[in-house]
Amino acid sequence: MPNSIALIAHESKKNDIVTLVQRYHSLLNRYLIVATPDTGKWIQDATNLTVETVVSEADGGLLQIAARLVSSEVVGVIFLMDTINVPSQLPDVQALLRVCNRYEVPLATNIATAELAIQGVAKRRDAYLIFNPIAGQGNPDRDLALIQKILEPQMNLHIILTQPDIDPVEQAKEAITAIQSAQSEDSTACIIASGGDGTVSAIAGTTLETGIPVGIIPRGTANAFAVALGLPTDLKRACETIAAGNTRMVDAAYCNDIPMVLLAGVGFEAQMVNNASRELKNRIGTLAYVLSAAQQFFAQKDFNATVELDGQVLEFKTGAVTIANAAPPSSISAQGFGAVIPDDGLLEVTIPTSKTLLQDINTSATLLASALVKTQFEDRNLVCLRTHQLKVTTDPPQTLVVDGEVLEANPIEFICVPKGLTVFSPLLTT
Ligand SMILES: Nc1ncnc2c1ncn2[C@@H]1O[C@H](COP(=O)(O)OP(=O)(O)OP(=O)(O)O)[C@@H](O)[C@H]1O
Repeated sequence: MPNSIALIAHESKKNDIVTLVQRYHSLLNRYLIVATPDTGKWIQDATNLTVETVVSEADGGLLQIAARLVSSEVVGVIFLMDTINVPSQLPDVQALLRVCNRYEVPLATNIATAELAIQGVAKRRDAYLIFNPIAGQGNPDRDLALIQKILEPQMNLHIILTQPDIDPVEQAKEAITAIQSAQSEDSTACIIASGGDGTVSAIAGTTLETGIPVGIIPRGTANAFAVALGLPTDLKRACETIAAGNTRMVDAAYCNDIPMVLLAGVGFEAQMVNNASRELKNRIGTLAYVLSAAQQFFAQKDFNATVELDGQVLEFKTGAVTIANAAPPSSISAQGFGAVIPDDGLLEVTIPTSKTLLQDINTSATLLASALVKTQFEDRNLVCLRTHQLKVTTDPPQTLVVDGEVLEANPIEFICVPKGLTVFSPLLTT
């Protein structure tokens, strides 16, 4: 639903509203104009702006506008009032003014304040919120209402709902095109991703190397991206972080030309993600991944992995190769170094090479301990590497998971893009 601005003018103020609309035509063109019929006709006769009319003021048009305001469709009201000839105490007028005040929507009642209000709107950040209505276990309507309540006073929020049959990457690309084509007018525009890790990482990955800041409002099961970057996972705090406007640059990577913001797993991790069904995640949340990992621990078969990096060719027999750009502590298989640093320009590679079940259990315990105390523990059955770029070939070919998406590819090439992403983040304390 597009953001709307309501324009209303009493009879003696019609020329004024037309002059105003002509002066700020390019800005108002970004909004749906809602107007009472006469004002709407004057605007349409003088400009090519899209105007949606409500019923006349006498028939309750102001109340219709007030109702749109309550449902957050209207982001500003310009009501040029003739206070000499028209009584301003009419109940409809009072109702509209009251609703504007109640919902803190900018309201201008004369040309001077209208100019200020429009200039204020022009300075506000354009934000494209891509919102997955089915993500997580919360109430999406309540979540969206809270997001709007916190962000709309600060930004021009364009809400885009994800669809089951549309890739959020395509929705993010459209938002990027809109931002880039308006860049000269508004270089502060941003994209906000709200959903589970599937939605969030697809959208963040699409912003890679664009310089467009991305806000994360996590509403999924594990919320790995937010946890990995130390971003708030609480809805209100996540919104407040975006509203505060502080940004931070972090690394991302390409995996065979596909953007990767978190991590890729070959073998164990891929099967674990595959096993955690939507139904199980809905029923037990994060525990679905724990159960799935336990199941895969016994089912995983070793394979040959050839890793090429820095001019060396390394051969391993393993059940898992994990290549991480950023990872929360709960991604145990990425924790060879005890933590994955998201802004060091390097990818962390973890390869367990245990030969027996007992060694496997030991190595898993090492990884768990490393994750818990964020420190690397010695384990001769664990290979840990840091590199900017690598190529992995598996025999037999293994399933691959990149940021939660299960793929087939062999060989797989990874390259880190240092500071390729700009994310809204709380101020880091050192
Ligand atoms: N409007 C929609 N209706 C139904 N399904 C949708 C809609 N929008 C997106 N989806 C589906 O949502 C899934 C992506 O969900 P996302 O990763 O955001 O959340 P999640 O699965 O709840 O997260 P997590 O993996 O953390 O549990 C995709 O399968 C996509 O097809």
